[in-house]
Amino acid sequence: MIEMKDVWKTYPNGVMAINGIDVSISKGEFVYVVGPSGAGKSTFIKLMYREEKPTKGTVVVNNFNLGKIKESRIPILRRSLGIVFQDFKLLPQLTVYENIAFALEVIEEPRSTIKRSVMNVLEIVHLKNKARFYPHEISGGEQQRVAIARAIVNNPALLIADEPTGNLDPDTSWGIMKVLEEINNRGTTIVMATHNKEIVNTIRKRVIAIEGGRIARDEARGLYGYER
Ligand SMILES: Nc1ncnc2c1ncn2[C@@H]1O[C@H](COP(=O)(O)OP(=O)(O)OP(=O)(O)O)[C@@H](O)[C@H]1O
Repeated sequence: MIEMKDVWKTYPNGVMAINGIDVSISKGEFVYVVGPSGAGKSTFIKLMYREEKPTKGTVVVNNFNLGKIKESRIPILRRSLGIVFQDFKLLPQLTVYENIAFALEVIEEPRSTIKRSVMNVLEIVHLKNKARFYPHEISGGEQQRVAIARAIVNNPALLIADEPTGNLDPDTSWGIMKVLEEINNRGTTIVMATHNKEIVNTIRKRVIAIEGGRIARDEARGLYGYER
C-alpha cells in the first residue's frame, strides 16, 4: 500500500527534512507517526500524497509511483486516498452535507448516488442530524468528524491524518479516535501523525518514530516515547 525505498527530501532552501527512509505499510494497518517538533513527520506524510516530491528514492502509494507520476494523474491518486488536517479545512459557506458532497460533485456522480454516499459517511461519523448545519454552527470535534467524512466519501483505501486531534480538547480527541478506529475496522489503512501521547499510549498501534528525518523506531505496538 505504501512503500518507501531510500527516500530523501531536501527543501529548496537546503533544509534536509527526510534523510534516507525505508518503510512499508500494508493494507489495513493503523500507524502512528510520532517524533519531536521539526523531526520531519509532516514531510514524511506529504510525500505520501505527493504534496512534496522525493529528492531521491522511491515512494509508491496505492500503486502510483509518486516520484514519477504525471501532474495530470495526481487527481486520480488523490481520489484513492483521504486526507485530514489539524485545522479541518471545511468550506465555511457550505453546509455539512454540501462540504462532503462537493468531493463527489467534482467527479460528476449522479445526485442519488451522492445523497446515498454522503448520508452513509455521516452515519459512520455519527453526524446524520447535523447535515444541514454550517461549520460555524457545530463544535470543533464535530467539524473534524465532517472533515473525516469528506475524506472517506470516495471510499479510499488509505486515510492520512496530520495531527487530527491537534486543535481538540482531550474528550473530543477520544471521540475522533473512536471514529478513526471504526473506519480502520472497515479495512481502511490509517496513517496518523500525532503529538498526542495519551492516545498513542492507550490505543496501542504500530508506532513509527521519526527523528532528524530518519526512522528512529518502528514498533508493532509501540509507545509514544517522548516527554511532552
Ligand atoms: N516548505 C518547507 N520549506 C523549507 N523547509 C521546510 C518546509 N517544510 C518543513 N520544513 C523544515 O523541514 C523540517 C521538518 O519539518 P516537518 O514539518 O516535516 O516536521 P514535523 O515533524 O512535522 O514538525 P511539527 O511536529 O512541528 O509539525 C523542519 O526543519 C522544517 O523547518
